[in-house]
Amino acid sequence: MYVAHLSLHDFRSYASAEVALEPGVTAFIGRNGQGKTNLVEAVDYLSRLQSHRVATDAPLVRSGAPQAVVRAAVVKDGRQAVLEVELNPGRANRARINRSALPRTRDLVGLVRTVVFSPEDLTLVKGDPSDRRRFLDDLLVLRTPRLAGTRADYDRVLKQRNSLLKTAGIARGSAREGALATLAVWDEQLARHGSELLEARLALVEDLRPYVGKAYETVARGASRDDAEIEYRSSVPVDGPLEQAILDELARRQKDELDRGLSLVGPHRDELLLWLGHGSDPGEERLPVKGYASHGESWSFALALKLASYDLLRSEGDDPILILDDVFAELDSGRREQLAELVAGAEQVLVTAAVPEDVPAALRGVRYVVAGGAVTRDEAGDGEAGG
Ligand SMILES: Nc1ncnc2c1ncn2[C@@H]1O[C@H](COP(=O)(O)OP(=O)(O)OP(=O)(O)O)[C@@H](O)[C@H]1O
Repeated sequence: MYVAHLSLHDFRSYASAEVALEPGVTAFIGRNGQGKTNLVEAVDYLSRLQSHRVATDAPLVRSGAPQAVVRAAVVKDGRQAVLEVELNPGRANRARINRSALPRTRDLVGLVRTVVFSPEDLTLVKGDPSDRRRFLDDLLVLRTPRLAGTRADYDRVLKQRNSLLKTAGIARGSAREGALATLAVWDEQLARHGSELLEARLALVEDLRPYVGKAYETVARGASRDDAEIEYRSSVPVDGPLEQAILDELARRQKDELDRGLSLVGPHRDELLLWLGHGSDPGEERLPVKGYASHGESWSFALALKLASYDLLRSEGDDPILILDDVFAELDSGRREQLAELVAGAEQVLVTAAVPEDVPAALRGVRYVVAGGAVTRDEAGDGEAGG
């Protein structure tokens, strides 16, 4: 899959931008704050209808403008379709394919698949459990787009249930009884959507595991594939029917939940554990990455998680679009060349960098200079804007 043309209207810093793209490598070069990331963010937004940088749509709309439009001509198996999304902060977004409106904006999710490498990836290893849950759920949705609905339903139920727990916790007498009866309805919904999400996450971690080991072996010199392990730790037992397991645990912890006014059971409390393994010596104890890994090992693990996502998606469908956003400046030269070689064969790679020298030789391709709101093809390939 590749994007053949990208059009932006009032997206981020761009009043308007038209960029012709090709399969293979395209690098966007420009000084800080010129709008390089904004371009690749637009492509990434189309894949999940979410940015990898912000949680809401408002910052994606050009300051002062009422709405933004991202349009891309996407080629898959030799056939082209024009995908479009209109971002309307505070109101419903709209999506179109070949100019026909889709009944639900969500139906656009997963038609473009991207894997983004960015300096923020380090939070996958060093950040909170919620960063790793988001990583899993973003990948789930690209793998199985209908799960975007399950994820949204689960978040909605969780929010409502939390607010009910707060009220029920302080209510007395018949008000409390009424709140508890309503709580039972939310428990069922939480268990239904939660078990679907949990089942999909468990399957994903199982499928991702071998790819993580292999990717870590490639990016961390001298490491073996047994050095990096991932493990899903659930807040409920996962060896039986999951919906019932969530209901049972909710019943067991109801007093706790009412005292704290918070949902304490369900996939929003689960963890993706990252382990530095025992390598070739099974007798050696494994260590959690967070708190124990060196800076280099942490980077290698983060890269391995992203590379593994790419390999998994690729094994199940066509090549996702790879986005390498400002990532080379963060890496030492050995790792830089290694990553470049690993991704050089992908169907489409979009790279951003401040200076041309940051783009490894293995990723020679088309270059654009991004400066002062203009995106100009650089025919000379020297990082200076050409004609
Ligand atoms: N909603 C918005 N409206 C107007 N301008 C915006 C909006 N969002 C971001 N910008 C501007 O876009 C610019 C940032 O662009 P971008 O993140 O693409 O930079 P970059 O070229 O990738 O830089 P760096 O190399 O520092 O990462 C900033 O100048 C910022 O003020």
